Amino acid sequence: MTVNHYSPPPVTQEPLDYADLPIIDLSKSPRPDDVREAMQTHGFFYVVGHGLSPDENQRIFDIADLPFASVRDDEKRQYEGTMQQTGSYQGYKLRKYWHIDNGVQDEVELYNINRDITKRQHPEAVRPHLAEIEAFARHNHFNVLHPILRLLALGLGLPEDTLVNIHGYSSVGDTYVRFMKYYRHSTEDEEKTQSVWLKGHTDFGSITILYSQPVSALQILTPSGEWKWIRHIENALVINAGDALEFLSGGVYRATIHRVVQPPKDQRGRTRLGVFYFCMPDDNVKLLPLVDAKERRFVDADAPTMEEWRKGRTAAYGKSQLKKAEGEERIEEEVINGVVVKHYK
Ligand SMILES: O=C(O)CCC(=O)C(=O)O
Ligand SMILES: [Fe+2]
Repeated sequence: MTVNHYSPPPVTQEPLDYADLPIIDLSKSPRPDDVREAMQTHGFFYVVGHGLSPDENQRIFDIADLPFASVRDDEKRQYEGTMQQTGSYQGYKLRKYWHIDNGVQDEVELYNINRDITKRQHPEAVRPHLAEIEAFARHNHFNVLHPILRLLALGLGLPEDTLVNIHGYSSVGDTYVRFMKYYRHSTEDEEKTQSVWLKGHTDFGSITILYSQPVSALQILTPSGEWKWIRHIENALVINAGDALEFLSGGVYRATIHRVVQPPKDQRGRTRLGVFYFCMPDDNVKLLPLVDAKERRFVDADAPTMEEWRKGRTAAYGKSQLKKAEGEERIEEEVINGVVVKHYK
């Protein structure tokens, strides 16, 4: 089936301060120690050798643009998610839903699709492509997520399938495909937010698989407290740990703080299209440390299940009243299920 081709702008020529991240080649039997080291030192790494061809990669970006470019606003509203009421992240999140800073709302649209594509109805333009989207989810689950989880479990000294066993494809849980499109902000809003489009945050789940794309905007907070840009690598994946993996690994693997800012000058004014697979343990998993905890964010008796954590985080994200952290100029906080969650300016 033909789909309009989505053409992103070329990569930026500006000399950005890039993070120097390791590259893990899944086709070359990576060593668990290297993956642990990558996760511990940087919290982010690239994956290549994942088995999706450059053509298949381009095809999924073309499909990813459909929910935004080929669906009218009134139809989008029919398929809007109910994040605040139900804590569920399926369907659209339309623009100006999250508060960023100083009264400025976001300019990003999301369309989230559970890996079980039959869970919800989808807009007309997406329907002919559901089988391909499901195949894409399966590819991510079995050829990317599971191999990485095996390496991460071995890296903790646990049996290889410990994490795989709590990330079932058919279990009850919320692992999903996300398509995401950013639009430009007005000059006035850029000033009010100091050009931050999405504040520094951690993801809720275990790992996030992000398909590298050419518009620079993603930054990670390094251990020394500096923001560094993520460099685009054609057909690579950018992997990071989220809260659930931090909890399960007793803080060995850290949920890394990242944010999205206005792209560099030569890419400004262009839209930015993203493709992701957001992974989380099965809903019923208690997020207790599987190894001796380095650091604890809660006592065992208070550990949330994945379902409780994702619902609490999803309902609050971009909607809750954040409080300035004491003595920390650029950190704001909220409490979710009794656990302090930080957001960074
Ligand atoms: O758009 C990006 O590059 C990152 C988005 C992100 O951090 C998120 O959706 O959680
Ligand atoms: Fe994120």
